[in-house]
Parts: sequence; structure tokens; C-alpha cells
Amino acid sequence: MNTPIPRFLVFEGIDGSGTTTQLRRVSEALRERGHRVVETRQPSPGPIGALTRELLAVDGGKARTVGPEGLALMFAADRLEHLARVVEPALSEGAVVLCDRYVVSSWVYQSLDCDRAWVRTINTHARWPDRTYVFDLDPEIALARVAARRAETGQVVERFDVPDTQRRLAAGYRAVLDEADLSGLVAVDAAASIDAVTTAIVEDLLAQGF
Ligand SMILES: Nc1ncnc2c1ncn2[C@@H]1O[C@H](COP(=O)(O)OP(=O)(O)O)[C@@H](O)[C@H]1O
Ligand SMILES: Cc1cn([C@H]2C[C@H](O)[C@@H](COP(=O)(O)OP(=O)(O)O)O2)c(=O)[nH]c1=O
Repeated sequence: MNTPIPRFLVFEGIDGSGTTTQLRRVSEALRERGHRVVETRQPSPGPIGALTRELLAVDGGKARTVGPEGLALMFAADRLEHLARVVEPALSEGAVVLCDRYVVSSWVYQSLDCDRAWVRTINTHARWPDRTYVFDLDPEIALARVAARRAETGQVVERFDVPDTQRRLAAGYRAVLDEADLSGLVAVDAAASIDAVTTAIVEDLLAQGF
């Protein structure tokens, strides 16, 4: 019997590591091969995700009122709502779902300020993805990319957009990559050129049966 192709694909990494750019390019490559593809992200565009994004924005240099535990619960609730509303129906219909950020984002970001085991507990009901591409990049390079992107797009500053925080997050992602018992985790050298990163991910997917 043929092994089914992995259809729930997640892109993870610190801000500026290139997940959004690559998600678009990999989706395009899969569509060209005839797959039906759903591109999505967390925090999701749904009601809980929209509220979460609002709470993340830093207003005049001051984070809004929700604290780290409240925010962790918002991300987890958004995740389950988004799974039920978007991801599960798309997978049931045979689509490939590519999601920009997922459970590992909560593990890494929320564990900066909350109890690590508790963060994992509140996310245990979210199904584990088939493949999680973890973009590994020096935080200095990622910060330079984010600054350039912000100058171009006028994007708002969010509470994790702080150099020291990004360094701790990069270390958090590397620690997750070192966990031996997680299935489908793939390290991506995000310092390579945009084309080279796309090729590496597409080659991995082809090796998975696409
Ligand atoms: N491999 C790369 N090399 C150089 N610049 C890149 C690369 N990947 C992305 N970028 C640029 O860096 C910025 C951040 O990329 P983006 O995909 O938005 O990151 P993320 O979604 O991980 O925050 C964008 O301006 C993008 O064009
Ligand atoms: C999904 C998720 C995102 N986040 C953070 C990461 C980002 O700083 C922020 C918004 O995500 P996102 O819009 O993906 O940021 P970017 O495109 O700049 O990489 O939310 C968490 O802290 N926990 C989570 O579970």
C-alpha cells in the first residue's frame, strides 16, 4: 500500500525568517503539479485570530492589557477554531493545507513568559501536522529583513519585535529541532537565497511522494 502524502504542512520560524515568502512559493509549486492548495496562517483571519492580532500590536510603545497567559490562551483557542473552520474541512476535501505558524509558535513564543509545560498542555488538542518546516536563521539577519520589510510596507510593531526577544526565540526554535521524539520536523537553512530555500522544501515534498 502507498504511504499517503503529507497534506498538513506548517512553516515555522522567527519573524523575518521567510516563512510567508516561502509558503506562497511552495503553494505555487504544488498548484503547478495539480494539487489543490489552501494557504492559511495563525493567528488566523477568523474572529479569535483577529482579536489576538489586535492585542499583539504595540500602541505607542506600550503593549495592551492582556498578559502572557491570556495571550497564550487566545492563540490556543484561535488554533482550535481555525482547525475546525478551515483546516479540517480543507483536508477532508483532499486539499493540501499550508499554514504559516502553528503549535510550535506557541511552544516557543509563549514559553518565553509562561510555564513551558502549561503551554504544551493547552495545545494538546490541536492535531499534529504532517510536516513542520522550521526556518533556522541568525536573528541579526532576520531583524534586518524585518526592518527593511517594515520600511516598505509600514507594518505595525508587535510585542515580540525586540532584538533580545528574537535571539531567545531563535534559541527556542533550535531547542525544538533538537527534540528527538517529534515527527515530521524538518530544519530549513533560511539564510540561503529565496530560490534555494524554495527548492529545498519542494525537494523534501517530492521525496515525500508529491
Ligand atoms: N531567503 C531570503 N533571502 C533574503 N531575503 C529574504 C529571504 N526570504 C525572505 N526575505 C525577505 O525578508 C523579509 C521577511 O520575509 P517574510 O517571508 O515576510 O518573513 P516572515 O513571514 O518569516 O516574517 C521580506 O521582505 C522578504 O522579501
Ligand atoms: C501563531 C502564533 C504567533 N505568535 C506571534 C508570532 C508573531 O510575532 C506574531 C504574529 O505572527 P505573524 O503575523 O506570523 O508574524 P510575522 O509575519 O511577522 O512572522 O504572533 C505567537 O506568539 N504565538 C503563536 O501561537
